[in-house]
Amino acid sequence: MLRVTDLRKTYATGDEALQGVTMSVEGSETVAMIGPSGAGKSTFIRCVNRLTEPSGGRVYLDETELTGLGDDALRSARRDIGMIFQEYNLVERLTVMENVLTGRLGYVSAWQAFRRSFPPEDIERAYQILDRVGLADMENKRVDELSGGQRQRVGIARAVIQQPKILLVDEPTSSLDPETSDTVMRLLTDIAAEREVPVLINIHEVDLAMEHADRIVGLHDGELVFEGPPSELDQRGLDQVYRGAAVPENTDGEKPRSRSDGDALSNADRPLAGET
Ligand SMILES: Nc1ncnc2c1ncn2[C@@H]1O[C@H](COP(=O)(O)OP(=O)(O)OP(=O)(O)O)[C@@H](O)[C@H]1O
Repeated sequence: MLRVTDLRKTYATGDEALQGVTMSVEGSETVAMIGPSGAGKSTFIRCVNRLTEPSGGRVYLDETELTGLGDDALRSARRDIGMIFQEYNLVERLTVMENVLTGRLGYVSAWQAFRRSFPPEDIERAYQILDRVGLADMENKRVDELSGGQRQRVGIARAVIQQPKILLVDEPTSSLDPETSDTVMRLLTDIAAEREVPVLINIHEVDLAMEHADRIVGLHDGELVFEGPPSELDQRGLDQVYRGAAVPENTDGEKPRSRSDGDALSNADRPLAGET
């Protein structure tokens, strides 16, 4: 279980990217974090694993307070956090198998890591996961020969082989076409559910969030302004998230639009119709 209390981040520039966010992700739920550009979504994920140092607040992964850890303990705790990135963050000149096995680097000795020598059970597990993500028989391909969707499958496999306690996913579909995005999201949430790993996903596309997440949290200007199941994210909730608007109760009820409606919700950062 991930538990975050009063998380704050003020950058050296004075930007208050997070202004006291409290939330949790537990069980095997998938939580989608939505919000306009600059709302603080990436900062939140980076503060959780402390790639960015929070200015205040606490982050717990199960019983461990990540915000209280020194360097060595943090390195070890990060083995429990699987990261999946927008730009895949793969090693281009290495093979699919080699990239997946980098997910096990935190578990082998420095010498084994240097020699990229992994125990047979890791290799066996890598084959099984590659099969599960639809990349069976592609283990010897270099990742620079793969499509975007295939690369993201490698990214998923690399995170899953860590046997993490949580998956943190930052804009997994931004570089993918709509159909591949949908497939990748389904794969990600299915695998996480099978393995009973909770997932926190930053995502721009509201329609994908609504289709695949169990719960949605909305950030606006570094504050959590919406939290609820997809069925509760109506136009009023979208206005709160994307415009920071306090909308009167009686204006809700309009159904959020989907990709197929033309003015796609994946462009929800843009002002909504009628807004100047
Ligand atoms: N390294 C940094 N130094 C200074 N300010 C930063 C830094 N990274 C982000 N910010 C600022 O913090 C705020 C939140 O940015 P962040 O990237 O977390 O938002 P986001 O919701 O992930 O946006 P996007 O969807 O465009 O990725 C923005 O005002 C941004 O300009």
